[in-house]
Amino acid sequence: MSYSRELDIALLAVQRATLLTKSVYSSHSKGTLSKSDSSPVTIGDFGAQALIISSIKHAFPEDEVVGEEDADDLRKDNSLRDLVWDLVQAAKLDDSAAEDKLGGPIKSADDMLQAIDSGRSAGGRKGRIWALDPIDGTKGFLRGGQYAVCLGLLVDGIPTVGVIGCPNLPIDDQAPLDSSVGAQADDKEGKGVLFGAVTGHGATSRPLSKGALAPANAISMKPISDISQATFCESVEAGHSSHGDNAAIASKLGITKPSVRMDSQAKYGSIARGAGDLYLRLPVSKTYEEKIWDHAAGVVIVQEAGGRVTDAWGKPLDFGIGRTLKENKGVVAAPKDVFPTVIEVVKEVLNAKE
Ligand SMILES: Nc1ncnc2c1ncn2[C@@H]1O[C@H](COP(=O)(O)OS(=O)(=O)O)[C@@H](OP(=O)(O)O)[C@H]1O
Ligand SMILES: [Mg+2]
Ligand SMILES: [Mg+2]
Ligand SMILES: [Mg+2]
Repeated sequence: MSYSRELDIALLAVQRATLLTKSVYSSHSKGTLSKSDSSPVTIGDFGAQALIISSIKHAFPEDEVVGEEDADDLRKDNSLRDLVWDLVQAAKLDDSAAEDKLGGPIKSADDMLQAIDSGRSAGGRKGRIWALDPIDGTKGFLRGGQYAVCLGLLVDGIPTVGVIGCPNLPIDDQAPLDSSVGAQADDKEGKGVLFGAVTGHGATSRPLSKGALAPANAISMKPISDISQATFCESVEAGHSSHGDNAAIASKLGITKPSVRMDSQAKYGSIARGAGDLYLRLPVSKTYEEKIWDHAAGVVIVQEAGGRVTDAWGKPLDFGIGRTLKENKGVVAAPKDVFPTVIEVVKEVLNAKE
């Protein structure tokens, strides 16, 4: 199956949600709350989740959604709910055919809360389940770094469609990648890219637009003849991925270039278009379970661009067990031909710690 309608709806839904996140990104008040795991959530996360779930439920009413957020905090605080509702009403694509495909505006604040809460699926191995991260890299979003709006479709537990909107990444797939891309990121002229992929049908990038989709460019990972020349990407927050282990792996591979630190699944998009080469996410904690919405879209895009993605022990990521990747630890993504070399070194570094 080509999943062309799913891809089209996912691209438009993510693009519409980025209109909302961009308005919050440029505003001083982001309505930040701290969740029970002490991670941040903003009015941008809630609003983007509402818009995307309402689009999916309009186009594919039978599908389930595993979304990162829920509406509990908004149901307890009417003024916060009203802030999100104002944002949601304002986020419209300036193309009526595109808006129609997404079911047009959400009708009421209650419908908005219901949409957000429709992301409570437990996940699983049967049927069609969308994995949604309305703002990935919320810490980057607050700090002024990279962030991404991410939507993946799992079919019987297999990531099949992936879309990532990165308002702060350069449009140009060939733009040089260094730490300046990850730090102090903005969405000025020349920024804003929308990645998309369907298993078996390749990966693309296109400029984010305010209306109909812009034309797509095919993307692929860069062939690497000498692994020591590779550029690797990692998280900004040392609490999300072990900078020390990542550095030990790079050094064993002979890599001398500094890592590119950036928040969010912008890392998957950046390596898929050949701006960077490797994504290393070595576990920091023995108990943390990676969330399916942090990886589903990125995995499809990297695989379709010629890459392989597994956990840090080389095990396939299992998206069919529930809301988390509880049978996996860490993530490694690399072009297919160098993947075996990279994963051997990752295992050496992990084994030395056991
Ligand atoms: N302890 C720990 N280990 C690994 N991952 C964690 C951890 N805690 C949080 N998270 C998740 O990290 C998501 C952001 O990942 P990033 O790679 O963007 O990290 S960073 O922002 O660059 O630091 C972030 O996604 P968002 O909440 O959507 O921002 C979290 O789901
Ligand atoms: Mg996330
Ligand atoms: Mg998030
Ligand atoms: Mg979060």
